[in-house]
Order: sequence, then C-alpha cells, then structure tokens
Amino acid sequence: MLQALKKNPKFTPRRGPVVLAILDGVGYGKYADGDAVKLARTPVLDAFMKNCPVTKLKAHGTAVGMPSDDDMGNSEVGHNAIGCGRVFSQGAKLVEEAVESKKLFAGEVWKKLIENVKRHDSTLHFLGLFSDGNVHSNINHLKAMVEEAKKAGVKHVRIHALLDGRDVPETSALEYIDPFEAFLAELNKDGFDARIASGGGRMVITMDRYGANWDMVRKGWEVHVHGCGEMFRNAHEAVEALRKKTGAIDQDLPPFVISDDGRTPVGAMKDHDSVIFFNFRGDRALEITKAFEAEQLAEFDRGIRPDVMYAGMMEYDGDLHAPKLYLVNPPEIDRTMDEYLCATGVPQLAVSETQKFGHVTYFFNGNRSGKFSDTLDDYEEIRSDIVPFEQRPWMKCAEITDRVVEAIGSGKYGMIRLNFPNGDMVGHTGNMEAVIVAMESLDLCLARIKKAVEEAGGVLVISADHGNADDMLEHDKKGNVKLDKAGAPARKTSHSLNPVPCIVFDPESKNEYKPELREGLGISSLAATCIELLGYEPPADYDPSVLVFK
Ligand SMILES: O=C(O)[C@H](O)COP(=O)(O)O
Ligand SMILES: [Mn+2]
Ligand SMILES: [Mn+2]
Repeated sequence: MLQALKKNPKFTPRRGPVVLAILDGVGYGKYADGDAVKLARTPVLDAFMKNCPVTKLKAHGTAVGMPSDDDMGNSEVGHNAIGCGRVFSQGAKLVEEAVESKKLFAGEVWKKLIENVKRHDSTLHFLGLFSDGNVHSNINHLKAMVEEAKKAGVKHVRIHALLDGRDVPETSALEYIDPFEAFLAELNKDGFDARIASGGGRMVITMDRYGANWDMVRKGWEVHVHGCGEMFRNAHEAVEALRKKTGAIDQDLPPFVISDDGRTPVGAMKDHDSVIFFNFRGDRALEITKAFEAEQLAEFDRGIRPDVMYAGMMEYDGDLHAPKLYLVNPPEIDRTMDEYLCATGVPQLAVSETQKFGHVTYFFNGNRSGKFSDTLDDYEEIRSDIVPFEQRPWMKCAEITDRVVEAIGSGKYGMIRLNFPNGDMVGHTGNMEAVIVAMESLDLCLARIKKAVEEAGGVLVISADHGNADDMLEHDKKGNVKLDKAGAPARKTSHSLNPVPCIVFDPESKNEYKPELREGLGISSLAATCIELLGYEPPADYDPSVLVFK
C-alpha cells in the first residue's frame, strides 16, 4: 500500500470534485487547412480558452516515451502518462531496443517458439498490424523476426497482415505489402518458405477492443486460423480487388485468404505451429489473445482449435497476466495517480463509452484492468454503438455527460475523470464534416459540465491525450496540402504531432496560483496538476504541475 499524499498547506480544497475531461484526439492545429477543431463552432471551448488559465502540453514523441519526436502520440502512451504523472519508455521504444540489441532473440520465449516449430517441422505464424505506424506495431520488428527465424533454422513462415490506414495514410497498404513481398522473395531460398497468408482491414477483423464488437475477432479467426474466406493468389491482388469491389479505405477492407489453387489456404494454422502476435500495444490485442489462449470461449465458436504455441509481443495486461507468453517486458508503470488517491482515501469515478472505456481505466492505470480499491474506485462504461462513427459523430457524449453531471452533483466523488472519444474516433474516419459535428457535440456537453462544476464548486481541467481532429488533411514537408489520386485534398486519418490544451476552470479559486500556467510541459504534468487541485502535494518524482503557487 502506498503512503497517503500529504496535504498542501498553500491550497484550500474546493467544495466540489476535480473533474478531468480528456477530449481524445483534440489538439492545437498547426495548419489552418484541415483543422476541424478551429473550423467547428465551439463557443464554450472558445470561452474557456479565452477566460481561464490555459497552457499547451506536449503529447507526442519523447514527451510520452516514444522512440523519437517524429512519432505521434496515441491513446495508450497518452493515458499512461496522464495517469502515472511520469514518462516511461513505451512499447514502441522497448521493442525497438530489444530487436536492435537482439535481446529479444536471446530470450526464453523466442527460443521456445522456434524450438517448437523446428521439432515438429511446423509453421511459425506472425499476426499483427502491418505498418510502421508505431502505435500498435512496427513492420520493422516483423522483418527482423522473420530474418532471425530463418537464421535459427525455421523453414515455414506465414504472415497474417492486418491492414492499417489509421495510424498511417488511409490507402497505403500496398506501400507496405509490395516491398515486404520483395523482402520475402529475397529470403525464400535454401528451403525457406515465407508468405503472406491472410489479412484484412484492422477495423473489420481481429483488432476489436474492450469488447465493443467481438464479431470482428471471429471474422479474423476464420481467415487467420482456418483459412476460410474469400481467396486470392497474393495480398497485392487481394487489396486491389477488394478496393475495387468495396471502395473502402484500408482499415475497412474485407478479410482475405491467400491460396494457390483457389481452394486450399496457404497458411491455415495446425497443431504444433507457433503464433506470434506482433503488436506491442494491448487494447486491441487482448481479445484475439483470449481467443488463442482461453480453454472455454463464450464470445464465439472457434471450431476445431489447433493446438498452437501462442505468444504476444508484450504482456498486454498486468492484472490478467495476458498473454501467458510474451517476448518483451512491458514498461514498469507503477504508483499511478489512481493508486495514490486510493491510498489517500479519495473516491474516484472513471467514465467513458466502450471505445475508450479502457483508456480511462486500463491505460490510465498503467495497463492494468483491475481497480486499486473496490470501495473508492467506480468505473462506468456506456456501451458504444457499432456503427461507422462518421454516421453518428456525437457518439455517446451526451450519455457520458449525463453520468458526469449526476456524479458531480452527487457529492460522492473527490475526482472524476472522463474521456470523450469524438475528436479521435471520428477523426480516424477522415471525414471532416463529421469531425466538425463531433466537436460541436462535445461543446454542448462541455457547457453542461461547466454548469455542474460551478454549482458544485469544483474544478474542471480540460485536456487531451494527443491530436487528431486538429489535422484532418495530409500536408507535405513544406506545409502544403497533399492531393490524392483524384486531385482532391488528401484526407488524413491518423493522429497529429500537435500539442494539446490544458485549461483550468476553477470558479471558486482563492487565487493561490498564478493565472499564467507553466509552459513547456507534457501531458504527464496533468497528474500532479489534479493532485494539487485536490489539495495535496504530488509525489516528489511526478512531473511538475502546470500550477505556479504564489
Ligand atoms: O487503435 C486505434 O484506434 C488507433 O490506432 C489509435 O487511436 P488511439 O490511440 O486514440 O486509440
Ligand atoms: Mn486517443
Ligand atoms: Mn486514435
């Protein structure tokens, strides 16, 4: 048990709770073109920006534990940093280091997986997100593992490629598939046989999260494990044909199976095969991991389940200890704000809709799905709709707000944290009109939360985990909008590298701190900020708060 936080003598706790509203994917745009945050009519947010203490926080690159400042932020690293008040080297960086130093290949789990397929002359399968987005995975890690497998004497390798277009440009699949096929062609000699065996858009198969739509996992299982699905001779042909047939962008392309004769899949999984799920990020890895590992699975019928040796790139959940086998140790994120507040006796509520529920619970607590206290932690999930979010850009923001307003008024909580997914989930669709509606819907909700905070005499901190809605068009290095093949402005579906706002709305302020907030900080400073606004002193090794006491 952690020690309780000390009271801060310089601060008079307010009457009401501290409310931390994370507007997922809402940053400060760098370019006027494509900045849906600016283009939307958001009088409430604008008034907060104008009248409250506000500062910009870094939310990408090394400020959130990514390998370099060319890496955008994402929800995992963002919520990890916000929740634990410090910056840890994250999965992208830890795996990169393990691959470069070759520590990964010296590890027991790698050796076991290789030994297994060598002993049975069986197949080593790699399944994961096929891009260099560095949010869930990195194709360079995959390439290094295929090369090392060959060196270690593995003969048969099959790759199951989840098409991205969400962390990378929206129709970039062939830019990964074509060079990868050439890479495999180079390796395919001396009895080595590696091929892409199945795949499909990441928002259609396999990578569901938080139980939002298990049917995606079932569809993925069918193509990866059983080799059942529409057949093509190779992945390039599959992508071209499916694009022509559906007009979908990569993340939404239907599943495919590779076959030479139109009947037999080249890479169905069999007993004694080894399977590596090569994503390092856990939210969208936990369900497929469960499908491979669970003895009984209620969510769908797996059919005949091959007896494979399954490993993930990392441990995805530190409470569930899933998967059982993993290649790289996860960041050791400890002593999160939630844990400290439990040790201090502060009742807390975390709320979002399904799509981001784990962000404010599991990611916020350092990738642990459990609670720190059954009596002090309340976690509430509003079920997300299963729809393309450009068709319902308001998502469940009104329902989240209903719950937050009620919780503020109840007097039950010292701290309430919430995530509004709209800027991010709608931002990923690339549909600017929908993102504008998303931002305007959020603004209506902020008005309601503002009123509730005023009535209760609480404090509202508005911030974000990274940008997205602020950058809806692709720009070249000179800052000009890129054009797509049809000559129209190229839509951007991924996150941005932009900073995010930190607004402190403190209607019953006793003027303990200066109206100018500290500058140059990252989102990890939000934890110390909230702790100070609750009237406590942050742990000494937490990154500094934005507040400067007088
Ligand atoms: O998983 C996703 O939807 C994207 O890859 C990243 O979005 P998030 O980091 O905001 O969840
Ligand atoms: Mn996010
Ligand atoms: Mn996102």
